[in-house]
Amino acid sequence: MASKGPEDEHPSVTLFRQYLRIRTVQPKPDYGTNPALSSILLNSHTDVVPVFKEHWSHDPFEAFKDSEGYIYGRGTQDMKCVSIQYLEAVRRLKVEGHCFPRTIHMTFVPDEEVGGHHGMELFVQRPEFQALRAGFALDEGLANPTDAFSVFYSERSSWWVRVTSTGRPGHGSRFIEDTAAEKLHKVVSLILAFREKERQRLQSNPHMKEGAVTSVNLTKLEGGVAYNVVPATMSAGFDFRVAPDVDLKAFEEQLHAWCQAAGEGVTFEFVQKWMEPRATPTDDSDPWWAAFSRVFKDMNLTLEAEIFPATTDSRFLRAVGIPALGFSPMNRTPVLLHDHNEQLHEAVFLRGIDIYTHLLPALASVPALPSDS
Ligand SMILES: CSCC[C@H](NC=O)C(=O)O
Ligand SMILES: [Zn+2]
Ligand SMILES: [Zn+2]
Repeated sequence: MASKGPEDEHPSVTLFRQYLRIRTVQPKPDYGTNPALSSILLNSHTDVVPVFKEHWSHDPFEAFKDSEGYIYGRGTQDMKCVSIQYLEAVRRLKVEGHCFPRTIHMTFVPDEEVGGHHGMELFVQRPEFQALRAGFALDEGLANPTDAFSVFYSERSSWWVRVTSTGRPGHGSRFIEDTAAEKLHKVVSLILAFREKERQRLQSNPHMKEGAVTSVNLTKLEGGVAYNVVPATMSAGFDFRVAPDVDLKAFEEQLHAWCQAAGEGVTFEFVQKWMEPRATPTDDSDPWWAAFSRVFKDMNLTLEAEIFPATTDSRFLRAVGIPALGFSPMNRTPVLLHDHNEQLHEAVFLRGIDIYTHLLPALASVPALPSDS
């Protein structure tokens, strides 16, 4: 009987036939790589952030595709697109019978959206991770609304800070001196003035990207027991994202100074504190960057190298000495991660697979480096 066309073939048969095409013929089977060289790690996280379903035009977990090809869903940008693009690019390269000097590993990790403390932070310390012998990693980036693609070589450090103010309590009808609220207000004003200064610094320089300045937002206010009771304690929570060129020790001193300026009994504690900012080289003398950026030149695509404004699992990889670039191949796409109606056009998604199909051979063929021995 004649073979059926691929469209009505059972997917298991298609998979079997793809496997048959890989030339694993002894004595030189094509599953061989050069295991002496460090590997390429393709990382993605599997968790996504919560949704406010009532603000979505389609069910965020239905993966609805509209008539123009826009796919709606939580994770379309952050970062289920990348997980599937890695798999599809590797599948395509395998079907075409390619093999490269360096091994390619893919990791699909949990917990990134809540800090990676039970995910990548632990994993990089495990013998199973060390056994991967990763020499270079790709992880998530952000969409870019223009024609260009963004790539991230560093990140800002997350500092989540709780400022607690203590003062004199009493009846809500009185002019009480030295209240917790007055002093908290002072700290909040000082920190928001700093925020405004950084905002202006970013706004006044059209060449500057968000990740290059320090941001802060007041994200929590806690305290109070009753409308007519002046509370003895009040607190404010801040989400700082500290730019990688900031002296972290000096910045911590600044936090002390702000609290001190507000008066007696004002202290702070860290809820989240990253102290190891790193940058992956982006000069053409670096072999990983040279291989990565060459692909974009060859494909005639524009690349914009930036500092990631938030945090990703890349920071744990960089901190253990693995150069990592954050890259999610989405140009002409608004940045919608964590937003309502997160979406990605299917053409952009498919183009991303093409890009990885060029990137992976380039990265997995970087010749032996001093760090490989
Ligand atoms: C510092 S842990 C928080 C991690 C989180 N990552 C993605 O959004 C972020 O807020 O950047
Ligand atoms: Zn993410
Ligand atoms: Zn996220």
